[in-house]
Amino acid sequence: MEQPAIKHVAVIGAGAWGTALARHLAEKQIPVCLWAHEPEVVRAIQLGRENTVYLPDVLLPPTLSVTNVLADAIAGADCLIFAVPSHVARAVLSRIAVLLPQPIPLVSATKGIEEETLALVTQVMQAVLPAHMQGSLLVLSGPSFASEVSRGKPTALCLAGQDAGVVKAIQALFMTPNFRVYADDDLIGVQLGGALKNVMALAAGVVDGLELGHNARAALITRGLAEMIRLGVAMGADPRTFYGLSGVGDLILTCTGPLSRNHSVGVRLGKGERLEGILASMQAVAEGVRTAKAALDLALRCGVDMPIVQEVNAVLFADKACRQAVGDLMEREAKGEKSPS
Ligand SMILES: NC(=O)c1ccc[n+]([C@@H]2O[C@H](COP(=O)([O-])OP(=O)(O)OC[C@H]3O[C@@H](n4cnc5c(N)ncnc54)[C@H](O)[C@@H]3O)[C@@H](O)[C@H]2O)c1
Ligand SMILES: O=P(O)(O)OC[C@H](O)CO
Repeated sequence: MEQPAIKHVAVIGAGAWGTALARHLAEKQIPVCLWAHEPEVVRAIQLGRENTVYLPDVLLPPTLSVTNVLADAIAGADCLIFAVPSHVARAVLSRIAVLLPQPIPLVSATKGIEEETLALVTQVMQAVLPAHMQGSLLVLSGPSFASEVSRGKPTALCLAGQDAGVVKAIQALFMTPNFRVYADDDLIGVQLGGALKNVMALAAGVVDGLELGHNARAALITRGLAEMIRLGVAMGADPRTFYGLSGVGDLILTCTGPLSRNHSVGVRLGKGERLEGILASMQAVAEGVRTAKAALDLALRCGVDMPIVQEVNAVLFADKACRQAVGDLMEREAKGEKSPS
């Protein structure tokens, strides 16, 4: 289906990522209204053109307006970018559902799995907004630190959706010489990649916090990818998706980049801090903590072996010592590299 050009965008969620995406579109002279949950974020942007809470030191252009009234953010929008953390996705979508007069493209930029239902964000969207056809639901994912995107550093992402015309229109909406978007149609694979890489980033952080070296980190990333593909295939994803930007691309970035919140939580765990203390010290969200539980439940549901995910859960929620978790992974019975467990 051919989709008319997008003229006005609502970005829902003014954390680091929502703000960076809103800024990116506003710099392209596309009118954008950003919805922020916190009134202090609205005030900071209105007074100083800066989201001092979640994306400091980035100037926001006048084409970007901000509000904490959802109805005002959505009014007149012909596309909605959804960038709130997964644990509040359903609540925010339920408020949006009563405000949207007709279906428009909904692009999820959230990376996570709903803990209670194990649903991916587009599945939550379908449940909460049943009038929205599958073709109007899209996912933008891949290696993208908000702080780099908001400084115009070159970034490549993938955009998944099941209506090629809608995907093409949203791809064109985002593309700039420094922001390259590849089209895809694997909603499940792209979302699983973006969610599960956060769990692997926690594990990679633990490896770095324990100073176990580059070999260990490379092994973790590679075996983490094998787990992601196993679960993805069991859930109907195309295994090739995991070799793309939303899989390997984001795994490399998040497992090696010091800018990753998930990786830095893992480093602090590896150095002996307790999870509660780490989370209490952060305003930003490390999605991998909640996703670790959801991923383990999905693995059990699908009958898939995910030993790294299992050990991350033991460290996060059962007080298992990081060194013991690494030892238990290393001492599993001998296996073939392509074996299904
Ligand atoms: N930060 C990045 O570089 C980046 C890049 C790609 C994807 N993401 C994903 O984007 C999503 C949002 O992350 P972020 O980094 O923008 O957030 P953040 O950690 O910078 O900020 C937290 C966000 O949660 C919101 N929030 C907290 N409680 C809320 C509530 N009750 N209702 C509504 N909103 C509430 C805050 O307003 C804020 O927008 C996550 O799924 C993340 O994995 C982040
Ligand atoms: O800082 P993190 O760990 O939430 O990662 C941010 C993005 O998902 C990287 O692509």
